[in-house]
Amino acid sequence: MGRPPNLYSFTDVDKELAPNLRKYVLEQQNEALKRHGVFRVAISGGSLPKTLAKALLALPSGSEEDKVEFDKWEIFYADERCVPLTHEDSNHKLVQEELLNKIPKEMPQPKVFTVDEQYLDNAQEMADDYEKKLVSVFAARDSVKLPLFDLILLGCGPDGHTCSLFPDHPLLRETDAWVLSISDSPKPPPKRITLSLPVVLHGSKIGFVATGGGKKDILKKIFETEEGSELPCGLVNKGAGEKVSWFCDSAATEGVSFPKRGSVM
Ligand SMILES: O=C(O)[C@H](O)[C@@H](O)[C@H](O)[C@H](O)COP(=O)(O)O
Repeated sequence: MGRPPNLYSFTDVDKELAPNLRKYVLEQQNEALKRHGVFRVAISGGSLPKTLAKALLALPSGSEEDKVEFDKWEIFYADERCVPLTHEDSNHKLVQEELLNKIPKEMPQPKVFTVDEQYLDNAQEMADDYEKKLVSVFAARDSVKLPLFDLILLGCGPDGHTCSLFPDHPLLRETDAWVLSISDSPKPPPKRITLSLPVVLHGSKIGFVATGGGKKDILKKIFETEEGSELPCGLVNKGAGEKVSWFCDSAATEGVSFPKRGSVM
């Protein structure tokens, strides 16, 4: 068995978690740029974009490794809701408002891969179309079975879901498709698309961000019980091991005795 995931716990989100998340993301960025000159990252919705923005929009220290090279970023959505890109439920709108719109206009901008609004009425067609986008970006060069994201950034729901992969849902057993559709999401809105579990597990690195006391019961369950290891977040931990890092605050990890670390430095 490989090494277990990393669980980082910080007392303060702004002063500690965000700078450590920045260091982690930029390490993945710098390695990816060395490997292939582009940084391919998948991002979820929920509270993640706000925390990510705190990390990435902070003033740079001036050191070479601490530069966010947005012009070399290709941003994808780990999951997206089947709503217009301007709808308040859209993950893209959220990422735009929290992060993209705040990147100084004079800086070169990242390339963002959104879902195609022409498929709003058919989640399966939207998923197929998004998968085609991934194929055109990833497979053309690598001719791979699975797309290799340099980093996948995820949240953890109170029921242990991640992306739009929900506990006990048949989508968890999908092994072929890269992008799946769901029409009965227990978290509204019901119609969504999501990366599949094999795509998530294949990521070069997988980072979770989970903060606040509302996460403490589910984190304890995921890290410390058999039942929790079968929840979507637990399956990512089990399947991807040391490639996974959790960025949490102490409110979220209260009561979790799984080995914790205080800093990525
Ligand atoms: O679009 C979505 O619904 C998300 O991608 C979802 O997977 C989210 O990340 C979790 O529900 C955690 O959300 P919070 O961070 O808001 O708890």
